[in-house]
Amino acid sequence: MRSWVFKALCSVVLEGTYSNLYLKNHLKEVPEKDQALCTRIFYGTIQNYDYCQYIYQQFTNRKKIESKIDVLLVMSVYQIKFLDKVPDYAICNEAVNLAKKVNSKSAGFVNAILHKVIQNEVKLPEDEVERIAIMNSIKPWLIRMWCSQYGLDTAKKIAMHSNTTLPIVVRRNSLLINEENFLKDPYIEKIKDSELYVYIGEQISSHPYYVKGYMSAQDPGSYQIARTLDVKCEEKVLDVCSAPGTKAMALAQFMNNKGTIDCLDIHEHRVQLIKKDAKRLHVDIIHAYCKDATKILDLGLYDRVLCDVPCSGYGVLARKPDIKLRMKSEDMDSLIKIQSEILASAASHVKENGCLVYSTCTLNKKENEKQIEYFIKNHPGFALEKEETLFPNEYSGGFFIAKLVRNTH
Ligand SMILES: C[S@@+](CC[C@H](N)C(=O)[O-])C[C@H]1O[C@@H](n2cnc3c(N)ncnc32)[C@H](O)[C@@H]1O
Repeated sequence: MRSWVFKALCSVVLEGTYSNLYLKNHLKEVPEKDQALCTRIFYGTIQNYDYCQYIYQQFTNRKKIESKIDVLLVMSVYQIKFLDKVPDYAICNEAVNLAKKVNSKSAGFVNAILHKVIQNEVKLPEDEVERIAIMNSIKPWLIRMWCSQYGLDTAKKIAMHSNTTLPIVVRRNSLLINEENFLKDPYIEKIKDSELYVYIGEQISSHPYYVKGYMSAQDPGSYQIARTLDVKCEEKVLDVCSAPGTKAMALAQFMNNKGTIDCLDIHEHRVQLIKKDAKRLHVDIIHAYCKDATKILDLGLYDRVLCDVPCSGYGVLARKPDIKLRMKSEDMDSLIKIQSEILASAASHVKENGCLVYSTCTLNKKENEKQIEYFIKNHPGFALEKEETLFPNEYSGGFFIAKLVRNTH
């Protein structure tokens, strides 16, 4: 079982495979009784990578550690520090056996380091920012950015949230099932004061409700973005960065499957995801096309346009822990130009009195408030109706929504 997790982590950490895709394609190789523990070690290690690496590095002066041995040590430290049920000596023995397969010379090193990890306390950095960063496995430059934009307390809360395990929140397909029947399933629980539910079963994609198109996973923040568009039946809607189509499918439900939703995405394989999901949910009003949203010239005007741009994703680290592994300070603002081009292009397709929603799943004012400030300065025909940063909570990641209305053409 641990050799499966080790291989899975090497694939994600060293080869850049997406963790959710790896799990979807390979978890079935593990006996069903071990799947929950494997998933926990797999995601837990990714979420806490920097912290576990920092711990074992306190006990070695070696500058260069073979990359697979690093993954093995991090995965073992995670289990020692975060799992109660597995005895430390068993974790150590398994790690030594796996190390022998990588490189027989490293087995003694792995054994010695893990014993020191078991026997010694962790020394955390004195500096508060460095400490928050290490404890939550987030790069210090991101904590510093959050501190300067949102203040220390909020930065700390966002960082801590990134290490939580969020429930699988689902949207009911109101086109196919009413609430009374939906709630008959023992794995579905209603979230109080919300239109959404929590799914408490195993792999959602194999649940009959999912297969029949009765439910889809959707973060409450993402759902709120779709709600903000305030679509009506028979309207014409454009979603310029649409794949995999989560928000577009919610819009189709709100429109009672009446009207038109044109969905664009730059990647053909992702356009196929939109088409496939529309079919699963029995939605007919979605038309998906492969198009670059910065160059949409041949489309007419729409009642409502959604511009859910590609972003740094710093709001959704709990659901997408891979971002933590790969984030680089030089990438932080790399999408700002394309976001602003997509927004300008999307805006030209909003009819008079029509509505434009700009959204991200990140917490970075340069991709959020600053983009809207810049847009309004250059597009006096649009007025800002509302703007909101959704900070992460027990059900949701962090998102940003701005709703604009076109006054003149
Ligand atoms: C945040 S995701 C969209 C999520 C989607 N709205 C949903 O709710 O499922 C951003 C999407 O923008 C797409 N994208 C990136 N650059 C684009 C461009 N120039 N034109 C159109 N789509 C683009 C990406 O392929 C990605 O699918």
